[in-house]
Amino acid sequence: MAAATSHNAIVSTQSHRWNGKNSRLDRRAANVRLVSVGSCCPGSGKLGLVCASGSKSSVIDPVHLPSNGKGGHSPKKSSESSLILIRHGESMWNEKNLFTGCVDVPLTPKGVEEAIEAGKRICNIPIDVIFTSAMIRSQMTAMLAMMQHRRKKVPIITHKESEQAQSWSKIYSEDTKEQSIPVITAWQLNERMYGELQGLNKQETADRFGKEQVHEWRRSYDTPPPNGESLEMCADRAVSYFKDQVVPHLTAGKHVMVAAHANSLRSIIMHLDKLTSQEVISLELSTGIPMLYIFKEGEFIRRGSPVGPSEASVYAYTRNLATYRDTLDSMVQ
Ligand SMILES: O=C(O)[C@@H](CO)OP(=O)(O)O
Repeated sequence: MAAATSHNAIVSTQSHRWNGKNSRLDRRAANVRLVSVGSCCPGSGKLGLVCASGSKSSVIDPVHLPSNGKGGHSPKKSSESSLILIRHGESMWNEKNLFTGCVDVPLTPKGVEEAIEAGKRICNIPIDVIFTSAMIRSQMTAMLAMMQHRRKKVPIITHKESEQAQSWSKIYSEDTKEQSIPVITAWQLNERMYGELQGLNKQETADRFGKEQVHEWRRSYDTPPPNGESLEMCADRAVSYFKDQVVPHLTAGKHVMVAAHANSLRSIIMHLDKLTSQEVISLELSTGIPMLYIFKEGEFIRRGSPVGPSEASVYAYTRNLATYRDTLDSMVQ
């Protein structure tokens, strides 16, 4: 079996890259103004920043958050938006160690817990639109995570599969729409199709075909499993979709969450972090760990993973994210 490195492996892949050939990104990351906060969720780490109503091009919630009454200052607008990527929580076939691919399997109770924990980690990050794959495990994860969000907007799946579906799911109140977050589902974000490995036990497959062969099927960039998709083939649809459908929202100043799968997200992260086909081999994503990027001036700046509410370590917010969080703090007072 492939060495199952943790999410931290991403960090080491990434920091190696940032310290190396992509020094331009290094400087960009260093230029982002950091505001340290002690923990993530309600009531913690007030930063004393004044909030006001937002705008579509700012990290402040674009749906007119009320003023906190501390004065009439407006935050400086910036063209910064946040992108959260999250792999679904543990599925019932992850638990059984079966190749899953495009088989539509739900979360386990542990996966549900992971999604809720992920939601706590991102409960202070603005989210205007959510993309999920067409599969239940990513949709469950997105919905469970959003139940924890402090803004308490309601994530609503948009149904555009037919005119009737579109008209029957219409909302007839602008106020209610304002308090909703559209959830767009797309098959292009589905897990890589694992072909004839789907449903097979990973350990038994390694015993039968050899560890190296199975590792190549699972982690190489361009070797597809028998009658399945390689990562390259998966990237063709997932990264194209990301560029065509997700990036325009970020460019418009919207804050986006993408809930998807190990390999569809590996291909997107490969694109965002400009990883080579060699580097992507060691990129492993744990279930239910959200990853944050800031999109600014056309560049993606990796911010790592927000800490959970009970973790003591310090997480660096951008100034705009800290302002948004401060606004949420003021709303619950
Ligand atoms: O079975 C799968 O679909 C994937 C993700 O769980 O497995 P792997 O780690 O082999 O890419």
